[in-house]
Amino acid sequence: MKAQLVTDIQKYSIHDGEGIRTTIFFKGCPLSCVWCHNPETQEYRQQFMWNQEKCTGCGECAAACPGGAVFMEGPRPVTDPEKCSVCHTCEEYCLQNAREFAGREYTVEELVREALKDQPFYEQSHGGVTLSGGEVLARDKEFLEQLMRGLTERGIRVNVDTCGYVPWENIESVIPYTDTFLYDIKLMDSGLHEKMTGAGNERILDNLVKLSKSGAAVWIRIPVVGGVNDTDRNMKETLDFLDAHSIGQKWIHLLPYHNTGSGKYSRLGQEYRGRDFTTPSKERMQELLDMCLKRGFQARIGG
Ligand SMILES: C[S@@+](CC[C@H](N)C(=O)[O-])C[C@H]1O[C@@H](n2cnc3c(N)ncnc32)[C@H](O)[C@@H]1O
Ligand code: SF4
Ligand code: SF4
Ligand code: SF4
Repeated sequence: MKAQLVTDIQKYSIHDGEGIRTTIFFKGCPLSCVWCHNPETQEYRQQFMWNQEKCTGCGECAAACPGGAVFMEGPRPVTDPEKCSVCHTCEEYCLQNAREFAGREYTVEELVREALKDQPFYEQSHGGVTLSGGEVLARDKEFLEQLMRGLTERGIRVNVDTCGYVPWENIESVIPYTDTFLYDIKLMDSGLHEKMTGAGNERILDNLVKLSKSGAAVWIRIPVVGGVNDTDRNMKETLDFLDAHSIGQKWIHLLPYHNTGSGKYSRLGQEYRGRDFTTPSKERMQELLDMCLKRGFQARIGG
């Protein structure tokens, strides 16, 4: 079975479900949210990242590249992705660590082995492993089932962090192995959802209703982005929807927008389109939280 690309394995994570967790970030996502703090996870292939601040312009990468994919424009190394065979030679030659490729292939066995290292912490804290990304449910189904079976058979509880924009079968097939789904509702206005994420929200909401009917444990996550979805109207429509379908009675998590991922866009050679977004104030987050609580939901600010 084909190994899958992972950008990061984050240990001691406490924001992706109960207890201490290991969060695995898979590469590839069907959406492209303008505010996404993990842009390096969006494409399904390895992606080159160059850190201008670390680069001294020494030219070692251009000299070492066997395929002639790097040339110098003055002190600036320019990399041609069409010519690059991702051989990693330039990474080794760059003494400043200014060059890297997002995404490394992992087999099921490697991921299970990595996750098992922290099993005592999971047991003490009622934690486990969270599969995130990118969009983990857009990955190879067989790989995912084997990984989740491998973890659950060893007593590790697995959470799935998803945007829900995948075929229903991809969600259905992991229900037996999933402790809790962390399920995003980003925006209720489908037109604005499409503008901000690249797709409308119909499939996401349909899948959420099906998931809830299946009896699976679901925590709702809402990234609250100032200037986009921090309105009373969006919150009311979200709560109306959840109420109408009896979803998310356990938890709603409001995640205040942050721009800590913005530097990664420039390292990927991409423009950060979220410059006008703001982090909602504490008072505004509290108002939105109060709306959830008044409607009888359990809710909190943060993951
Ligand atoms: C990177 S996503 C990966 C999982 C899945 N693709 C999703 O969107 O739910 C993990 C969580 O981070 C949130 N998130 C992404 N960018 C964010 C930002 N700039 N500020 C706050 N939360 C953000 C998402 O809304 C989601 O709840
Ligand atoms: S080897 Fe590293 S520091 Fe030197 S030019 Fe290339 S990227 Fe910059
Ligand atoms: S990864 Fe290999 S082919 Fe690509 S730029 Fe670096 S040295 Fe050249
Ligand atoms: S769905 Fe998640 S990973 Fe994909 S772009 Fe949006 S926030 Fe990022």
